[in-house]
Amino acid sequence: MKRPQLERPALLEARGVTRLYGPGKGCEDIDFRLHEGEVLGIVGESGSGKSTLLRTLCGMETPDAGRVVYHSDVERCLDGATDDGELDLYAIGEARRRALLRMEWGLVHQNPRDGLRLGVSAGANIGERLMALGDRHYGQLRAAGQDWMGRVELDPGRIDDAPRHFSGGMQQRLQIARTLVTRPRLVFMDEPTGGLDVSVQARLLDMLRTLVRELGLSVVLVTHDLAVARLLADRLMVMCRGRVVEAGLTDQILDDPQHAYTQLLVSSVLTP
Ligand SMILES: Nc1ncnc2c1ncn2[C@@H]1O[C@H](COP(=O)(O)OP(=O)(O)OP(=O)(O)O)[C@@H](O)[C@H]1O
Repeated sequence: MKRPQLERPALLEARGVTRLYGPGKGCEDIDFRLHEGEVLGIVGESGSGKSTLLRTLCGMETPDAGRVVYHSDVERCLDGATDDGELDLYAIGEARRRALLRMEWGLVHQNPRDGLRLGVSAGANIGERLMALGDRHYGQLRAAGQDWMGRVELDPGRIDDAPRHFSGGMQQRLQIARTLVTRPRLVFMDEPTGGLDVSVQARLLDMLRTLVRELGLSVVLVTHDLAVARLLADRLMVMCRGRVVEAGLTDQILDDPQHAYTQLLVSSVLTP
């Protein structure tokens, strides 16, 4: 029997998620709900557990305790989901988790080399994700490749070039195109502008913000950069030694931080 919908269902939920490598190393007892169309930023200094949490949320690292629950699209609903599409990420098998990543999710790595095949053409990098969903029409795949190169401000005339000949910023744009071409319902981003020159970062960030708004993306974003969080995230979770010390609306947290650690984090950014 379906439950009455008293509130908008969450797209992704963490319930007591814990993955620890040692005391304070990893993430501990994390709870949150991400709704459709929301960008949740996970911030904190290096080593606070952001990437561990992200890996646990996207099926790459089994938690020691707790559950990650995803509300699957009932249209494309995968085996293992309940009637209303609820999937317990680590109760389904590895094959189904992979299918989820292919069909409903997208992942943007900090290093584009982790998300691209550098030796095959830019067009093939984009088309490949569509082919994995069953698209076989060469003309359509190529048209989608050109369209997406344009959307991420890459020259579509370079569709046959291999990304190994692209700059770091261009590779990151291509990785974003490859991820978004399948219109994922949920996107995980790990420091998407990290490791790039400041001016390249600014342009990329601007483009990402436009895409997030235009496509109404639901995103879990890990960043240590509060300026990135300010521009992209609707809500923030602040992590310190594996735990969430403060959570709330982005502007509230950055303009009026309550926890001493958040105050330090914010002031260290604001103080030149
Ligand atoms: N596979 C692992 N084995 C052992 N310890 C690990 C492993 N992965 C992470 N850690 C440790 O867990 C802690 C949290 O690391 P994590 O990478 O999640 O932090 P982070 O906030 O993402 O930091 P950064 O921004 O530097 O990537 C660190 O102390 C790290 O050394």
